[in-house]
Amino acid sequence: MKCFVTYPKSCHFPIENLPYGIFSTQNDKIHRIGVAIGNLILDLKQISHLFDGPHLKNHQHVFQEETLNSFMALEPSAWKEARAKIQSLLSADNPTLQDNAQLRERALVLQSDATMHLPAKIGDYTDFYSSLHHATNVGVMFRGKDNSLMPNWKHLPVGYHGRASSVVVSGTPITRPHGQTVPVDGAPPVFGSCKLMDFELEMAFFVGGPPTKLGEPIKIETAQNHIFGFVLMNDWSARDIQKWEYIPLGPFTAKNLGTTISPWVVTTLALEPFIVDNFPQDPTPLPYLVHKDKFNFDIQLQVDIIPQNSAISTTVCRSNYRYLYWTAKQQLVHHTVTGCNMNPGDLLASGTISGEASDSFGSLLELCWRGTKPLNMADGSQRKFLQDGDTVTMNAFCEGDNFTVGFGACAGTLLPCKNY
Ligand SMILES: O=C(O)/C=C/C(=O)CC(=O)CC(=O)O
Ligand SMILES: [Ca+2]
Ligand SMILES: [Mg+2]
Repeated sequence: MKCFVTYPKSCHFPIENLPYGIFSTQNDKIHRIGVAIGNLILDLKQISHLFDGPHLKNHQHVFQEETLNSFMALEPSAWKEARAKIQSLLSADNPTLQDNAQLRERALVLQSDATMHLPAKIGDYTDFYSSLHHATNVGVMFRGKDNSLMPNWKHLPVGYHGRASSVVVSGTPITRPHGQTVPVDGAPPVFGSCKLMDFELEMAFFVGGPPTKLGEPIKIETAQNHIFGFVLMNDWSARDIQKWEYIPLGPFTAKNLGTTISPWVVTTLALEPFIVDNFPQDPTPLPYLVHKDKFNFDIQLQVDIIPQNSAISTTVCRSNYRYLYWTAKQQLVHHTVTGCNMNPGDLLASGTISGEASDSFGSLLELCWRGTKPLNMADGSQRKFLQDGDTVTMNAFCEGDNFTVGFGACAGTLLPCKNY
């Protein structure tokens, strides 16, 4: 597939990727839908009239909106048609856009001139807990070796309902929170700034397709029709607050101080070349969760930290999406098994993605084993948890034979506590 926009082989946004995002520019502050190609953005609002295929010709308005929700709400046949049309318009043998200087001028924007926004209005956000290695590590640290993995864990994808209002786009600063903690085991709680701020390396998917009805579960056979695409996510976590508050109902204020996602939604269609075997499941889950087809992806993940006033970044974690025990389809099916309805734009996160190796752990809690094994940073400093001014940047990419499919960064800087 040859594109008329040129880019190096290492580019994360080749014609095989085509992720969707919402952007604005200095000259045009209105939010609009774009597709990343090379170092450019194709503005779909400028070319909405060109979506003339059977599944889109009556829905061209979805490309003129300020979020992706309406486009996500269409059927997968429409997503497929849109991808084919954009691929065709960008290909080197199609003159429509390439040879129309005026249209090209209007429709292609430099990524460096754009501000990215949240891709969708997120109605509801859920966070799972689907990495066996992460759940085991956290369990050992919080509850001891004998109670590390709860008896339900291998029978259903454990999760909690998060807080959609606090999901922000990459680049948004995060403020160290205040809360209740128990610095001395058994002593009464104190109020103050969080001392144990952490990141969590996650991916999340946006729900697509028409809204489902309350009382009508999504079945495993059709679950894929509701999975529009994926982003990277940092589920910033206040560990000392979490440890005190989470019993018995799970994470609450420790997880709603800001959750960062990457701006580009990489579609499930673009991830197809990177499908790998599902994680082996023993025992076999109940039939409503079983699917034989592969729905796991080889997505390389990396976390870097840059301290304040330092130019030196340290890679603290290398992991992979494929380490997840539960698939996105199983997560979605279990979420709706009791009849919970889903809306396009809902966000379902994987949970922290840790592998088996100690440098693949997806949080500082695990990497520094609760502060007992500090990390040496490239600038000479050490970390047990995050320090004020630290910038945490997550990256993700899939490596094909001749191209790379990247996600764009998920980054945020931790600001000091404000006066309460
Ligand atoms: O109570 C525990 O074992 C830990 C819970 C979490 O940290 C919740 C969470 O965010 C899950 C995850 O990211 O995997
Ligand atoms: Ca999490
Ligand atoms: Mg909500």
